[in-house]
Amino acid sequence: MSGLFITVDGPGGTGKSTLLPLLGTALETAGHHVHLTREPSDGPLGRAARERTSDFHGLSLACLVAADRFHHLAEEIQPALARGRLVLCDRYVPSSYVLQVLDGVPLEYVRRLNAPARRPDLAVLLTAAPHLLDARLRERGTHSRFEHDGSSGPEVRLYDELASVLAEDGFPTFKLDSGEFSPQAAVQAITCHASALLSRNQAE
Ligand SMILES: Nc1ncnc2c1ncn2[C@@H]1O[C@H](COP(=O)(O)OP(=O)(O)OP(=O)(O)O)[C@@H](O)[C@H]1O
Ligand SMILES: Cc1cn([C@H]2C[C@H](O)[C@@H](COP(=O)(O)O)O2)c(=O)[nH]c1=O
Repeated sequence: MSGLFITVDGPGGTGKSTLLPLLGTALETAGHHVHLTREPSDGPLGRAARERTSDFHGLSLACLVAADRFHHLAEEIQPALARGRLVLCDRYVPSSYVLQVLDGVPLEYVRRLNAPARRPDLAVLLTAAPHLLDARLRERGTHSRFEHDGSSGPEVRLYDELASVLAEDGFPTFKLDSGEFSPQAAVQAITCHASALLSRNQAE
């Protein structure tokens, strides 16, 4: 028995933390046993990465986030998938392809570091216009130094440029503009896509 692994990435303020619980509930209603999680994880390495992003930079943050990812996969994600759970993860490898590159680490290094990480069955990529994200982050408050300069433009651009790299690296992606959907409509669109994917997987 193997579950389904769905990840959600996108620039700060695109609505990942807003959507994940709603998506989890919608998928539970559709009959899946959902396991919600996030990266950095809530384990010791993940807490260090999340709480001390100001202290760790460049290669050290890239390696800390990757170490947390491999531990998270081994201890939480793979066991849940083996129990047939649908694992929904807030941020995964695509976030490293963007944030670590913004932090000065070459993309090729980040790709090689993350090459052994299990590929998701579906990588949802949220986007939105930079001016909208900047306004959302001003209103909500920033979570990390990556959001402090008040300009989401470079992060949005890097995600946009990732499409071919993610395809080459084996990430089946589904892109959604959260500026054009309410959280409820976004959840509906992602649920529809995930259900179609699941039916295809079961038919194979
Ligand atoms: N689809 C949407 N439409 C309108 N507003 C939204 C939408 N999704 C999220 N928001 C609002 O945008 C703000 C940022 O959302 P949220 O914190 O979920 O983003 P995030 O992607 O998790 O950010 P971060 O990466 O910084 O943690 C929140 O105030 C939320 O209410
Ligand atoms: C998965 C991942 C995370 N990070 C860093 C970036 C932020 O400082 C936090 C995540 O906080 P948020 O509330 O989800 O925005 O972790 C990173 O640098 N690289 C990654 O791959």
